[in-house]
Order: sequence, then structure tokens, then C-alpha cells
Amino acid sequence: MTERIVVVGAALLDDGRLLAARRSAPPELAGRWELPGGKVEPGERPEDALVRELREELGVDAEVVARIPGEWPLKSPYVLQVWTVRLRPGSAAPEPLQDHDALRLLAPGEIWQVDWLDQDVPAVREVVGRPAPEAG
Ligand SMILES: Nc1nc2c([nH]c(=O)n2[C@H]2C[C@H](O)[C@@H](COP(=O)(O)OP(=O)(O)OP(=O)(O)O)O2)c(=O)[nH]1
Repeated sequence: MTERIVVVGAALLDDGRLLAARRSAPPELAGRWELPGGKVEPGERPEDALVRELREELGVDAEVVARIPGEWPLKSPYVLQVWTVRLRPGSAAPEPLQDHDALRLLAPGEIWQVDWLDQDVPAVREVVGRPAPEAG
């Protein structure tokens, strides 16, 4: 059986701007930008993994809104799935607490100003081709 591990990434949209995070490790990925998130643990729902990772990495209280259709191959055995998320009322603002050393909120015209990980580009393209989720 081929092992396949899902990495969940967050499309965190704030007033039409997309949150991008710059990785601080490992050396081969450091300095490149990604959607914050991480690996789904055995037995964990992807949505729960994403909420957990965002709490650990950014210190936020987030909720998952919807899955972005598609799945993108990363370094084997990982595949990337992306979900739109929003902050719950009262959540702290995102901070680069773990795994990242910078965050940016990118307006639609700024999306391609950062050096996304190559493997994230098709996923980001899919994210920005979609309207922001409804508020509330
Ligand atoms: N989170 C995230 N990881 C990505 C993206 N694109 C991409 O290639 N990756 C890779 C980097 C890592 O090899 C793997 C996920 O690792 P991670 O370091 O974010 O996950 P994690 O917090 O669960 O890691 P760990 O320290 O528990 O091993 O997927 C992306 O957009 N978001």
C-alpha cells in the first residue's frame, strides 16, 4: 500500500486579503512562503488538524469554512489539501510563533509578490480564483 500523508493548508482570508507565511525551517524551505498548516496526524480529521496547527503556529482560534477542491503533490508521501478558514470572534491576531518568521496579508494585486514554495503555486492559484467566503 502506498503511504500518503495529507498536509492541510489554510487559506485565511481577511477582508479579501490572503495570509501568507514565510517558513523558517527546514533550510531547503526557509525563506519561501506557504499557506500555514501542517500534517494530519493518524486518526485526526483534516479540519481538526488545521485548527490545531493554526493555534500552534499562529496563536489563533480559527474555524474551517470550506475545502478548496483539488489536491496538490508535495515531496512524497505528502499531498496538500487546502481549506478556507476564518478567525473566530475574539481570536488573537496571527503571529509567527512557530515554523515561520514573517506573515503577510496579501491583497489580490499582491498575491504574486512573495516567493511561494513552487509546489504551492497551483494551490494558491486555485484559492485566489475563488471568491472570499461570506462573512458571518
Ligand atoms: N504547512 C504547509 N506545509 C507545506 C506547504 N507546502 C509544502 O510543501 N509543505 C511541506 C513542508 C513540510 O515538508 C510538510 C508539512 O510540514 P509542517 O512542518 O508544516 O507540518 P507539521 O507542523 O505537522 O510538522 P512537524 O514539525 O510535526 O513534522 O509539507 C504548505 O503550503 N503548508
